[in-house]
Amino acid sequence: MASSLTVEVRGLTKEFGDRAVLRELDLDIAPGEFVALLGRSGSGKSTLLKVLAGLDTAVTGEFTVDGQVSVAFQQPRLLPWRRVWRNVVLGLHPVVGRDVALKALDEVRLADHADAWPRTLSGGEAQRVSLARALVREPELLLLDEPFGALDALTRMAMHRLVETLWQQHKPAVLLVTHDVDEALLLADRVLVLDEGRIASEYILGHPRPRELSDHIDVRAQVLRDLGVNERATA
Ligand SMILES: Nc1ncnc2c1ncn2[C@@H]1O[C@H](COP(=O)(O)OP(=O)(O)OP(=O)(O)O)[C@@H](O)[C@H]1O
Repeated sequence: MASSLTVEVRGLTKEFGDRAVLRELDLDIAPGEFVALLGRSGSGKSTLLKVLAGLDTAVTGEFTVDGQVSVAFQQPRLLPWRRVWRNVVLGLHPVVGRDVALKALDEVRLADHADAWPRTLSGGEAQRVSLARALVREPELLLLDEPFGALDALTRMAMHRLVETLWQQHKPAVLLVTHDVDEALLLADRVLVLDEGRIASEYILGHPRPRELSDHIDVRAQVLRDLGVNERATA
């Protein structure tokens, strides 16, 4: 498959035993595009991310990912016995050193924590280190698996602004898995809903930023319906 897309998936099927979690799924992501993936619990969002990250290869169908891929998970997964800056450049070529780590930490406003141990960081700080570690690889594709799910609401709002800024500076394609419809509507160019193993619906929000949730109130209601949420009942 030769194309100018960063992600091109055709007919992707993933089975666990006799159960197909992804069924003939198709997905395109353009360079620099910010895509959010919503879906009910167990719908296969994390499974799709793992496949795209190359962490699960037992699939059928075709997919290509053009370029370097970085992943950030809900838990920051820092090595506790390495200082923060060493976590940022972990696994990179040995000549990539402290300067590179400091630059990335500066971008997530944590340069002053470079020599700290991971256990001394707050949840939001640890997640910012995880973002720095993802970005230092200069990925063409950034896979984010509920990276803000464990954070409190205020920290999450700060992280949204940070991710938006970093994305505008680096312009990787992003696939963000989230349970938070508002987060998807605030950040993404395109919102996808995964259901029955496929992309069941798609909403194009376009590029204008900064976003106001009130601009997308109709899409919000429709996405909640797609997810089987009765807004009135939960209000
Ligand atoms: N290694 C595995 N072995 C067997 N079944 C699995 C495995 N990993 C995931 N599953 C199943 O695949 C389905 C999809 O899981 P996945 O984690 O991708 O869902 P999700 O949409 O990310 O869910 P959530 O929103 O709750 O995180 C679930 O039913 C899960 O139980």
